[in-house]
Amino acid sequence: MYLRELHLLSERVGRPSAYPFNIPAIRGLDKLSFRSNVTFFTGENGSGKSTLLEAIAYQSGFHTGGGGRNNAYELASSESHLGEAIRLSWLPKTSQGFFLRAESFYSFASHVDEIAREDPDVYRAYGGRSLHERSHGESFLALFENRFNRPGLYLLDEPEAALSPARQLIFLRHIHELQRKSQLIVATHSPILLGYPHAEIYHFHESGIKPIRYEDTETYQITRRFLENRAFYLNELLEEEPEF
Ligand SMILES: Nc1ncnc2c1ncn2[C@@H]1O[C@H](COP(=O)(O)OP(=O)(O)OP(=O)(O)O)[C@@H](O)[C@H]1O
Repeated sequence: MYLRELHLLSERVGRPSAYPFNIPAIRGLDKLSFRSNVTFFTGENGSGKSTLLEAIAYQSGFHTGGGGRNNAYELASSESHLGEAIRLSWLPKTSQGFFLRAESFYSFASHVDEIAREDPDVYRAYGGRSLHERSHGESFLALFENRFNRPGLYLLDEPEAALSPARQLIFLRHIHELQRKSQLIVATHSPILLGYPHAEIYHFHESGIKPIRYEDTETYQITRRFLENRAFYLNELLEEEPEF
């Protein structure tokens, strides 16, 4: 493990009515402890998971558009107001790792192509050819298999977005290997990824950011209920008059 704790510095908090301090889960944040090599952030859309992950990336010295410390490419490295307002406690400190944002993966792949024009050897780290020449899921796994092997801190924002359920299971195996020498913090909606057994799950909620058991997450409960009784669910959802 590397990152042990995150503190919100109250003296650096900006306007409470403006982003990002107006997000309920962030407003209720004092400190967050990392006790496991794998930590998941889960919670409703818009609950603040990406915002906090980006703030951690910013404070860790990673490119906030995605990538590692040395990926100073053209995608706007957004300023992070929350990043300026948190302090990270490390033991030991690492500057190695990667920040993976699903929405900036395309730009990252183009960046790799650009460097490879000068030095084709660069492709070796990504499975031997351009990430653009593979499907979204294939290129994502190529990145993971070839580049995510050094000890460090890996911040992943919805990595399941590109992956079929079968590939998510393969991805679990990669997480398991990587966590032996690294730390991962993963924002996810995937009931498969959340099921990784050695992880701590934090739930982002109106009342703050709290640990939660896998079986108590909405992701698990809704998926389970839907699969167990699809007809009932669909009937409720599609047949009943909407309440306005
Ligand atoms: N740059 C921004 N400026 C203003 N508001 C923003 C900005 N980025 C995000 N928000 C808002 O902040 C809230 C939290 O967004 P965030 O992306 O952190 O949520 P999330 O939990 O990662 O959601 P999802 O599960 O949909 O990815 C949302 O209400 C969003 O609309």
